[in-house]
Amino acid sequence: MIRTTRPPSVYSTDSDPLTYVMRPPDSETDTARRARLEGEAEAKRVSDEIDEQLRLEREKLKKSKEDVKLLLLGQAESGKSTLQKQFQLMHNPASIEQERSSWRTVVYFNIVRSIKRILDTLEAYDDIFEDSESEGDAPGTASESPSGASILHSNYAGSSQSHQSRSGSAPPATEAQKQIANLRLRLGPLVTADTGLGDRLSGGVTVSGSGKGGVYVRSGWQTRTVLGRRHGRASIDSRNAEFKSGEVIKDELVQDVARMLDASKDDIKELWDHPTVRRMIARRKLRLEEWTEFFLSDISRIAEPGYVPTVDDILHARIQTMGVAEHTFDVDLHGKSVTWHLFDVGGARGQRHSWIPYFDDANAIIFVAPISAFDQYLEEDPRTNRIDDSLQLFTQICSNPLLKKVHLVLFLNKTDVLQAKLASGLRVSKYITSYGDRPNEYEPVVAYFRAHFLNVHKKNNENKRVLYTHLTNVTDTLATQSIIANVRDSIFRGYLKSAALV
Ligand SMILES: Nc1nc2c(ncn2[C@@H]2O[C@H](COP(=O)(O)OP(=O)(O)OP(=O)(O)O)[C@@H](O)[C@H]2O)c(=O)[nH]1
Ligand SMILES: [Mg+2]
Repeated sequence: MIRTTRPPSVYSTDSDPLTYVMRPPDSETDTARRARLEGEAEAKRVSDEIDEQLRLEREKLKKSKEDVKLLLLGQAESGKSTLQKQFQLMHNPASIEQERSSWRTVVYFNIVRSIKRILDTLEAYDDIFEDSESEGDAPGTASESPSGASILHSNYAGSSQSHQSRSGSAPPATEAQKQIANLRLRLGPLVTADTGLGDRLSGGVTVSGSGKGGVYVRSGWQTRTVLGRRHGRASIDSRNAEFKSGEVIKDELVQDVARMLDASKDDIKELWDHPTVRRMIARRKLRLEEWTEFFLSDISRIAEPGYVPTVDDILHARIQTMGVAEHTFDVDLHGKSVTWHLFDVGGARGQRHSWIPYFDDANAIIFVAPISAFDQYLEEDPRTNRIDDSLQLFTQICSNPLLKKVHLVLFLNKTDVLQAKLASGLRVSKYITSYGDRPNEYEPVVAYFRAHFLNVHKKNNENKRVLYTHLTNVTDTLATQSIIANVRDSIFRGYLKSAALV
């Protein structure tokens, strides 16, 4: 029997048998009763807190199931991170704005490395190059790529920077040689900053088996180059921008490079415009990446004291992604906010193993294939033509059982670079022998490559899924943003169907 004089427990009602069993002794003093009630109240508070935490966890799990998970896949240098920046620019422009100053180190690094590359190549030619020299990248044998499982018939051109062996004694130094030797001397201190800048960006981490000399950064690398950060993070939440604007890099090395760039901008211009360099570029003895041209031809602006990268500079800056970087955005869907997780992966061969854990619950993939790369070979395996590698990688993605239901989008990227290469007279059939005598023009070249990708998809499409294809230049903000809007809507349609919301 329950005595009505006893204060009720905070836990339950009088009729609860457990309460009855656990009732306090009849002889309970006032002090003991107060202590017991306080203890019970505290226990209830802790219990309620746990219940609330469990409820929030359940809600988070339920909500994360409703989130859209989009993977950006493709070989190194295909344009995945650049595409990610376009998503960021579209869905949270403020976060790009806040990262601007941290990109200065990358731009400086790109410039210093490009100058080093030019000077090293010139040196390999004793700083002299006559127009009569034969084209150096002519393939050795007109056979298939020696890498084995080739999809295209491609030629092996070997190292793009093949050293030209000179027979006999060196000719007397020409005026041009003297000019270049002087530039080399004056640009020496700037060039030596290459390693230091690379270390700043990578945090001293070097990656083996993923190409030679590449500088890789993990997600959140910007924190290393911006003052005022106490710790790094594994992912960047673009909804809550990470970086305080105005937190200018105070790194001494970066400041030194800024001063050296300002002092040597005329030398850099002279080197970039030098007839020997121009001739070597035209004759493809000196092959430079897209960003070299972009930054060196605008060196006066970038070398200005107080330079802060523009959005266009950020889109052209090059730094290799290590592992998988997650970026989060909130996107509005019929008035409801849906969280998008964008996974930007490292594309070099040594990085690809890190993609697999993300395949399980991915909703969509944008596969980025640079179709301008028909004359290029993998940095990590100079025997493999880059278009061939893209096709092989695309085959693996299309045929992967974990990805059977994933919404698949293909970006045939770097169309602007392809156009420029064809306009300069570069022949596709020289590198892709199966191209035969088709016209060396933009439309037929694109149609040829597109047909190969579509064929790979068709051969690996048991589920009859649609492949959405776009021709892109992801450094072109206006065009890319309209494509992103299109892709986003088609992903949403699939998402709504699978979530049974319509
Ligand atoms: N001109 C031009 N440049 C591009 C295009 N797409 C990417 N780039 C440039 O190519 C370089 C490499 O692009 P990233 O986005 O870093 O390549 P990625 O696929 O992320 O490479 P990894 O991180 O190594 O896997 C950058 O300098 C970009 O600015 C394009 O369509 N046109
Ligand atoms: Mg990247």
